[in-house]
Amino acid sequence: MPEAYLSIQGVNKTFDSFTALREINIDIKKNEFICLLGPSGCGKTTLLRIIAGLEKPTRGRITVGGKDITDLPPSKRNFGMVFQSYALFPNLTAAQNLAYGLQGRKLTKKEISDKVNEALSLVDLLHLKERYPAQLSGGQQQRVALARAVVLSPDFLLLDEPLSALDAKVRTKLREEICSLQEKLGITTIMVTHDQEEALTMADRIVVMNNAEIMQVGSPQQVYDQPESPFVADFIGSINFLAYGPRKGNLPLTNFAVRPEHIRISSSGSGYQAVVKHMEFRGPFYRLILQPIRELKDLLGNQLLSVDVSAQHAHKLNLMKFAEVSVEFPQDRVITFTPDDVVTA
Ligand SMILES: Nc1ncnc2c1ncn2[C@@H]1O[C@H](COP(=O)(O)OP(=O)(O)OP(=O)(O)O)[C@@H](O)[C@H]1O
Repeated sequence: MPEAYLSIQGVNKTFDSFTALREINIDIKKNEFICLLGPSGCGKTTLLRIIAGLEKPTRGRITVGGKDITDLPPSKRNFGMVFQSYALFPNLTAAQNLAYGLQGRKLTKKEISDKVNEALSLVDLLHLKERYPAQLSGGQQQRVALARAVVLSPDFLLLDEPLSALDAKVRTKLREEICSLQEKLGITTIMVTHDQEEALTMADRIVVMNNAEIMQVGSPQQVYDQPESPFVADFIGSINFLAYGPRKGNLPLTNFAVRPEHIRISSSGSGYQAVVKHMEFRGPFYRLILQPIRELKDLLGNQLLSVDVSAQHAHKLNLMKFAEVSVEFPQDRVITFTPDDVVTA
């Protein structure tokens, strides 16, 4: 394992008596893209602000390349930052917004202009460099903000919900653009988001947080397929929590959970039976809500199951409301938690 580039060690933060962060430890590799993911109020922004030096930790330290930066002011930490609200100067053009931060850096006018043009080209906005923020769309303004964050050749990039204010289509496009910019520049990046899809699609590793603590750190596949707690399983994607019951067939003894797309259904089979209570069309797939009957009802009681089936499969099975279906839980897709972790609905 390569040595951590950016290291967050035992960071705690309290505001008066309120604990915003508790024992945060994260080792981030050079060029890595990390997403801090969690519900509102879990401490993501506070952690990002501590990394930026905008907030002081109550305890713990931050190192970059082995150097302790915990007591350095923000101006002495070499990072670029992008906020949800773009935060561009409204009275400066796109190019001037970028040039502003370069002015204290002992560069010639030509060097500044070259750097500005280069950064604006990276986000494909060179042709709009003379526009003022008000003359740019939300997505374009955020690209200017990104260019402004990277024009200073920072050691790392901090992004605080940079896509939240944008509409769905622009958001998806900018996701790709941020990732390709990050790859091209090879810049260590930490992004705060509460959007699980954003984290899954963009991050090398996701840090899942809740209530001031880290719940799990792992690749998108790890946190999705091997969640270590019901919280992580539930926060990332949809999941069926199925309460305790006696062992039957291939269902495990302990409490278990299974994602809707991993439950298999067929029109007739020897497995458990359920009735389609509700069918929701979601474009490429249907989300079915199933009511267990007979043996499955003995096992699960009245808990409903969410199951995703491709539109093609649904048509093949001629699925409709009140249809009886056979349900299978592939063993390798069943997630079990230790009893302490289990929350029952
Ligand atoms: N300066 C402050 N003084 C007191 N409490 C604060 C301060 N800053 C943050 N908090 C509290 O710390 C907790 C974590 O806040 P933070 O902004 O880090 O959460 P977050 O996970 O980024 O949430 P969101 O997604 O809503 O921005 C919240 O309960 C917040 O009210």
